[in-house]
Order: sequence, then C-alpha cells, then structure tokens
Amino acid sequence: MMNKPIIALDFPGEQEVFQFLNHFEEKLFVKVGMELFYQEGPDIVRKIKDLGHDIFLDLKLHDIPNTVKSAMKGLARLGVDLVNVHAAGGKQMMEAALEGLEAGSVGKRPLLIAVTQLTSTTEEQMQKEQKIPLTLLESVLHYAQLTKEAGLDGVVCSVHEAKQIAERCGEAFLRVTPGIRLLGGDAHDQKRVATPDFARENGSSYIVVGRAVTKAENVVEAYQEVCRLWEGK
Ligand SMILES: O=C(O)c1cc(=O)[nH]c(=O)n1[C@@H]1O[C@H](COP(=O)(O)O)[C@@H](O)[C@H]1O
Repeated sequence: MMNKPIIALDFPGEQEVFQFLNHFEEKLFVKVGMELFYQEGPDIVRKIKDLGHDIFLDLKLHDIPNTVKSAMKGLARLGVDLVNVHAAGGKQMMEAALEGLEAGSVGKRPLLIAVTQLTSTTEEQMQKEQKIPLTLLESVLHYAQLTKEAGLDGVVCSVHEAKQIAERCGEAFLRVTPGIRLLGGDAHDQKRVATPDFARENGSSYIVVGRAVTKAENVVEAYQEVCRLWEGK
C-alpha cells in the first residue's frame, strides 16, 4: 500500500488549521512547518495529534551538534512521527540529532530525514550561490550518502533525484519529495516540481503537498485527486 500523501499545513494559525482539518473525515498525514510552529508552539502539535493525525514536524534543524541534539530531545517528547534536519549541517550534526531523538523518545523514535537541496533551488543557483562545483544531482546524491552514513532514515529531495537515491542508498532509505503540483498548477516558488503520478513512477516514498491542496477551491476534492494519482488508480 502507498504511504499517505503528507499535507503541509502552511497556515498562519490554529484557527485556519482546524478549519482545514474539519473538511476531512479520514485521518491524514500532515506536516507542521515553521510558519505554524513559530506562531502556535508545541501545543499545536499536541492538538493535531489528539485528533489522530500523523505528524511530520518540519523544522529543518541546522546548528552545532550539541544544540541540535538538545533540541531534538525536546521535539521527540512531542511524539511526532517524522522530523528533519539540513544535511548541510554535516555528519556529526546528523548523528547528534539522532542521539537526541533516541534520548527523548517515549516509545517509538520518530523517523529522521535530512534535506539535501531544497526543491526551490536550481542547479545554477546552487553552483553560483553555494559555490558547489557539482551537478545538482551529484550534490543531492552526496548529501544522501552522508545522511545514510550518519544513520538517518532518509532524505528530503525532489522527485527528479529519488530514483538515483534509491539505487545508491537502497530502497529502504526514504525519499520524501515536496514540490508536488497537479498538471497545469502554479509552481509558485518551487523549481524542481513533479506531479503525484510522476512521483509514484520515479521512486518517491512519500510526497509532500501543500498549496495544491490547501489553496484549492475544494480541498477535499484536491486531496482525493492527489491520492488517486499517487496511488495510480
Ligand atoms: O522539508 C520540507 O518539507 C521541504 C523541503 C524542500 O526541499 N522543499 C519544500 O517545499 N519543503 C516543504 O514542503 C512544502 C511544500 O509546499 P507547497 O509548495 O505549497 O506544496 C512546504 O511546507 C515546504 O516548507
């Protein structure tokens, strides 16, 4: 069975979140990111969890190992299902993140993944601004390898790199892919985008979908359309 699409709850506050969630009868896999978490704090995670939804807490930690370790210890206590860091923080930082999660978990440890190159980054930007003298795919594969060596569960990448990561790091190493759009949909600030069906055919383990659902006129219909394409029905 396909993993549920992860729906990005990129809303300014609690009210908008519950307004959105109230449209759905089924349990969702949702993502709480910086916009929501910085406004509402850890309480919003507890409230969404109490409703029975699975949670990806996307705070993209990137700091010195000790700080990341302590922060992760605290986040683990929230009982979320998936959390992330930036692979650019380095192997030691990623190992520290894992240690923190293990120390803070009550019961099952949340899965830990690392962002490789953001889906809003182009190869040209990466080479010019980050001064990385590689192709974008090479950089993503390098970060994926480093993430695997640090013992994490997978990476965030675009659909366009997912297959090669599975070949290099193994099928069990997760490829979580944002930048998902329905055919003809506005890409907004995303650069490496793909449709849910392309993601299914190209090695994504999970898709992350925000505006294609949350900004749709009918959010339930948009969600169902994403599910239908993702599941290949
Ligand atoms: O870690 C993430 O979730 C993430 C990584 C990445 O490379 N690109 C990316 O878009 N995201 C997140 O995925 C979501 C995508 O939202 P939409 O572009 O609206 O579908 C946003 O909440 C981003 O913060």
